[in-house]
Amino acid sequence: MLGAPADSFLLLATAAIATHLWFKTHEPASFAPIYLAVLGIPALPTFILSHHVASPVYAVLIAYPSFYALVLLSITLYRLSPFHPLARYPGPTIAKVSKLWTVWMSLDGKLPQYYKKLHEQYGSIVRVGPNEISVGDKDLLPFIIGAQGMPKGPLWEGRITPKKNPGSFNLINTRDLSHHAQLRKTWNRAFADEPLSDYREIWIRNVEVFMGELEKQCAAGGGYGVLDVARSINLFLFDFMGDLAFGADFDVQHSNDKLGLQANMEKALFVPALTMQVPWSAPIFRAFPSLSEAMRDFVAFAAECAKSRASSESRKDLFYYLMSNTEQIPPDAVFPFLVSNSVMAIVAGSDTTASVLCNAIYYLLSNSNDLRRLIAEIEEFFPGTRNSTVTNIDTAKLADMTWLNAVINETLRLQPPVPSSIQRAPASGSGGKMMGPHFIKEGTSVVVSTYVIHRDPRYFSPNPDKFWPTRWLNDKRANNVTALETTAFIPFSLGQANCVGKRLAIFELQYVLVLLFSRYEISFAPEWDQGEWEMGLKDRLVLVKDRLMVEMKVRSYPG
Ligand code: HEM
Repeated sequence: MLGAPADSFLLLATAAIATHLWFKTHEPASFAPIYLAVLGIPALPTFILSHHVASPVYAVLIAYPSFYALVLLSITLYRLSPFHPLARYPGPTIAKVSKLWTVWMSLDGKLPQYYKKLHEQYGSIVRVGPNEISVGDKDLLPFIIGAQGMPKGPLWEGRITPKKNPGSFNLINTRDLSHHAQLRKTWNRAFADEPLSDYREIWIRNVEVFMGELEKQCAAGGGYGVLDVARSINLFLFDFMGDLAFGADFDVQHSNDKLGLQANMEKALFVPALTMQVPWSAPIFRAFPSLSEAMRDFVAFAAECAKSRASSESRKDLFYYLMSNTEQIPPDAVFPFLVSNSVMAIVAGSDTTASVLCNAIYYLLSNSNDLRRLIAEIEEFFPGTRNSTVTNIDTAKLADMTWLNAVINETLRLQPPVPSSIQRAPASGSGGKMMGPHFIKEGTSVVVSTYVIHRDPRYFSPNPDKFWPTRWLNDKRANNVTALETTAFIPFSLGQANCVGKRLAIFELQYVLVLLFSRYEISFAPEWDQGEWEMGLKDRLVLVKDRLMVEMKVRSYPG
């Protein structure tokens, strides 16, 4: 007879620990070794056990579940042990054991709020996953996202749902620092002064459609329009980014998104927003094509637009500038590269700016004094927009509008559209990286939540949770501002991978706020519950928004 039953259990336990250590060291990226390990390793102990139980089936039923339970126990004990590289950082026990907890906490789209609570309870550095810490200390930012920062973290592996092809890399999902720096040069050229001024024509065309749509809605209501302005803004910026990216006429404004393009984008990002927390799960989801259907449809549609753009006459859009700078890309990867980057630009550039605009409108309508002050400033700077249909305003003045810019900063501070997913990790093969006095071992990662940092009373006081644009004005002492740490204000991130569209985004925000509030009297729709808005904001890679119901009336000026 082969060994005693106790021997097979001892063998099972040893195999479980060895399996855990092997996975920990090698982190297999393909499924073959995983299948082999989870099915093959318990075979020997099962064989031995089969000599001590009534039938081999019983042996399988006992040994395999015991093996899996022992692997899980081994992982759990290690993650909670003092030998784990992140052992010294506090955090909830369940988060230290499994990242699935974060997936659970992300389901309702309120991860930033959860991280904030954790930081209030545990301090500046919190362990939010078995191998991840969240950092809320502004002095550590330079070592994470600043000039001495780290490459993008593993969450980017989990965001890529459709199977990768040679050209499907884009600026935002490129983790390797030197590869990213090369691509970034192309993008920096596409957002330099000359291209930005070339994009203006595209901008004005889309602003005109947006204003026309609003006018139509007001006219239909006899001068008053009651509408979901969040939807109008989402559609407008989606149209604009499609036009900017590759001259696509998405036409979602006129057609009220008949093809569901904008809606598909939100849908498409739901799964990646969860899988990015557990990158190993992305290949599993890829095995169910229906889960990435929305993204595939959108990419296919974008590829068609890109094809017709490539064969049309040249116009100076983002496609043009990206296409003019593809020297380092292998020729057969150029087209997929252009599609991937253009799609990414639409996702990165439309929802972010739309979210800030909607939040700014919401906060202004909730704070009538702040709104009155903005209208007065617009009247001072743009008297020509009175009673007019001007859409082409003098943008040189925008930077000098102190209150407008304070409103924008305050909105970006309170509701940053990328609130919880700036993640970095030491480069592969580096062994680790110093983050100030902390050593971050390779295999662990660091997340920076802009939502947490922007509401930290050490950096923004008084009333860090309150909309108070006054904090951004120059005269801090007269305004009783006790803390305003601009180095903790990072809505566009920092360093080499900061937002390349920052200047365009700020321009869009300034422009639309000036136009909207000079042209319209806007208030919350009477029947609508304002409390819905903040509750309805969900962090799902894009900031998903509910309705923002307003009443709009064309403004009439005396005289
Ligand atoms: C208010 C609006 C916007 C905000 C708050 C915002 C915020 C951000 C943030 C925080 C990042 C860095 C993510 C990270 O470090 O992991 C980022 C990256 C990026 N953003 Fe924006 N963004 C905005 C608008 C735009 C626009 C209009 C575009 C135009 C295409 C754009 C394109 C990009 C791109 C391409 C990246 C990747 C940069 C890189 O990896 O080098 N964004 N954005």
